[in-house]
Amino acid sequence: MTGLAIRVRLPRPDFLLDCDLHLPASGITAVFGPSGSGKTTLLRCVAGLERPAQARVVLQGETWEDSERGLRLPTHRRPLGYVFQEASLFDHLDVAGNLRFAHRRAGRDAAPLQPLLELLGIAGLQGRRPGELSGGERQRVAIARALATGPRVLLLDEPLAALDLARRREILPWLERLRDELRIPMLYVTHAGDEVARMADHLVLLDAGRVRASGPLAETLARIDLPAVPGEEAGALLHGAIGQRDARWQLAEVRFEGGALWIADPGFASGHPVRVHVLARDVSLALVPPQQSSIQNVLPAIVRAIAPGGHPSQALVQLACGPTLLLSRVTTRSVEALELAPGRSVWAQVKSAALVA
Ligand SMILES: Nc1ncnc2c1ncn2[C@@H]1O[C@H](COP(=O)(O)OP(=O)(O)OP(=O)(O)O)[C@@H](O)[C@H]1O
Repeated sequence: MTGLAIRVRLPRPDFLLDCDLHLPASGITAVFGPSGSGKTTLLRCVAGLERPAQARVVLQGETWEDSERGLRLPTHRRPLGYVFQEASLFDHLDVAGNLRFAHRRAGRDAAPLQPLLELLGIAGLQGRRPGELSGGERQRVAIARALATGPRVLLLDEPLAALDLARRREILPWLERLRDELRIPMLYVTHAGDEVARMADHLVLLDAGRVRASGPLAETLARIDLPAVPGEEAGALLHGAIGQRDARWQLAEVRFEGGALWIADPGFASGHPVRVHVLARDVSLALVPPQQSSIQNVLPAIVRAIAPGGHPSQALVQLACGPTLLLSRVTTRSVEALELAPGRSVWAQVKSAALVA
């Protein structure tokens, strides 16, 4: 079996953490949910820091824990890296010393340090002590230290939460690089919807210890049977690549499976992968292609499902543009007037689409 399988039942004062997850073998799985929903506890179970009566943790066919068979690897025998909100580096050691410490402890599993220093852009900081680093630099060193042990899973518990916006923006590209270059599962707990939209490949939604959803990011965000991700407006995420440019109007085409959209030119080369966020309220529907409209992006689509949209006057419509899903928020009056129902062909007019950055 590939990937990371986690089955755990662990009572907590207010609820039972009850998860049965099968996560991809690589890429970022964002673990999202309200405060106290069990996100940290779930990561601690993977790390072997909790003792659930019932648990099964299997990484790429290798069993780390199986309560039915009485098998349980202690934390230090689980090849994983753990990064917390606050980087807990040794203050008396410089960056190189901190990394060497982790490296030595890992023994034969250790990852070579030089590529890690380059991967995280910290080669020039090796002689500095943690007190001489910015918050963002400290977190990059903490991540490098976690990776120096040669982990086969990386657990990140709100690694950017203690940083201000500028520092967060500085570190996100490094995390994206790790996601693209390391072929290991990364479990990433966050409260920040923008981090999920930008980096995650897979999304787990936890609520009071239960898994409300677990699936590929775009597919899960476009589900209308779930409440919108807390704090976020309903919208769809498109994975695409830059196509042609219109230099005169400073526009760039984003091609995705099932269609294309024009967005403000972000300056990326053709073929550059991008993610685009399209809010449900920015998508209106028509039965014929609109003529003489200011809206540039009009996509043929098929209605897949319709759900209540929060207020009784509103509905949320899930649309398929080929294999890509979009959401549209319309009035219930429009649902009736346009006879919207699953299978109906429509034209989706996308008023605004924003690059996720
Ligand atoms: N060691 C413990 N013993 C008993 N209960 C605990 C323990 N650790 C956490 N809890 C409780 O378990 C629940 C889940 O906590 P957890 O830290 O996993 O949530 P979380 O989703 O990570 O929250 P946050 O987003 O606020 O960090 C909370 O109600 C918490 O008070």
